[in-house]
Amino acid sequence: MPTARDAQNLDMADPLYSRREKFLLPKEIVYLDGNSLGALSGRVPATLETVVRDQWGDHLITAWTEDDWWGAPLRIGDRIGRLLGAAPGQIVVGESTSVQTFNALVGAARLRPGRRLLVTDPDHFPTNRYLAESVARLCGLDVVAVPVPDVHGFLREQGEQVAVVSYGAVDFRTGRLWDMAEVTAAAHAAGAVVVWDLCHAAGALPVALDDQRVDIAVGCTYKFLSGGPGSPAFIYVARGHHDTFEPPLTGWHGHARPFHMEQGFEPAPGISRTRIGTPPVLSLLALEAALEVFDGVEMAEIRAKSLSLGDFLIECFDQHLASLGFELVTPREGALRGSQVTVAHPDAHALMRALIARGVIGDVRPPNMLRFGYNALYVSHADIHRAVTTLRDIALSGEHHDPRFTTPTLIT
Ligand SMILES: Cc1ncc(COP(=O)(O)O)c(C=O)c1O
Ligand SMILES: Nc1ccccc1C(=O)C[C@H](N)C(=O)O
Repeated sequence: MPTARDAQNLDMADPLYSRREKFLLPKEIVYLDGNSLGALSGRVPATLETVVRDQWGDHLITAWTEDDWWGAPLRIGDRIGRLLGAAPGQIVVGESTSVQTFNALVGAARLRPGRRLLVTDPDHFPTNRYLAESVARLCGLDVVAVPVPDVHGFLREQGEQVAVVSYGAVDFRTGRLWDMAEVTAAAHAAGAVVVWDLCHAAGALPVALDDQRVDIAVGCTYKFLSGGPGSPAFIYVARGHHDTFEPPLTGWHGHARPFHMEQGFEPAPGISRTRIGTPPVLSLLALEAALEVFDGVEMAEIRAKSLSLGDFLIECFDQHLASLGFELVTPREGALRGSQVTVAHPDAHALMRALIARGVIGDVRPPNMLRFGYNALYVSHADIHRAVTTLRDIALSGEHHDPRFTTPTLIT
């Protein structure tokens, strides 16, 4: 029976417990939406102040060299690479995940001319599905929607037609973690190129891009990496593809000699060819400051804590929510979970709004799912206990039926 006392004991034994102090979280809030927008790291406000006043304000245009703004996309890419099992020189940060996804999918398709299928997940995040359709039209491919569990069979039967295999490492709705190594190996056995979306994996769990021989990956930095609203996304292209990867968005920052201002596009050597245009420097440097919370921590430690939080959440669910019409959506087995637990309830939307009014922040996704994402760097077992018992109290009292919570909103 998980009690507040159990939560406290688990927190006392948690080696990452004090990392929470590195974040500027309101004391009274339980924050379980770091899988959508990560919390504010304490280093960010002062860094932004310096970047704005000293670098932009005083150094003006010379900051591109004096403060190495120019080098930031690769420098920060390397820093993220450490968390993703990528050796330096294979990641660029800039643009949105949607833009990076477009560049990745077209670039991947161009690596396999003559093949006509783009295989993706019918449950992939909407932007990934919409972009897959558009890329397919542009490149003369057909999109085939294949759920991850069926992809091996599909590739065995029709693999020789497949150019690109594109999946998310963690399902944004259910929190289900897929086996990246297995899917990547199956794609390679069929001769296809794999593109992973790491939005819900980067900073949440260990990823082994180089070891698993992933071809291309993209991901956002505003979730578990806590880079801030709209912080730029990253693209990874494995070194072995650098000479042949042809990005469709041939912006001047990706040119071999950007300041020569030449007529034709000649891609820069290495990962720099995936640079596009001027990145959002303030966001980029805020992200760099935010990443300091990962210094001195291994992703394995973060994973161990995240698994403990997930296990504890599921124990609390069994005790407090299972009998109240809630259903557990996320797999019970830790190895099959990202850093999120999703539960379903017909009144999901109103329940979440009532929960937020009580200081516990999660979110909802259609049709009926309440999502609880837990960043191991700042969420405690006590937070999990408070979230579940508060949700139980709301469901029992029926306070979520109040019109304040039942009227539709744009977004939770
Ligand atoms: C899997 C996945 N891909 C892409 C995105 C978003 O892309 P963008 O940052 O371009 O809005 C999200 C979340 O917003 C996501 O969960
Ligand atoms: N970028 C956002 C802007 C506004 C509100 C939510 C988002 C999210 O990131 C949603 C997230 N990708 C999800 O897994 O649903």
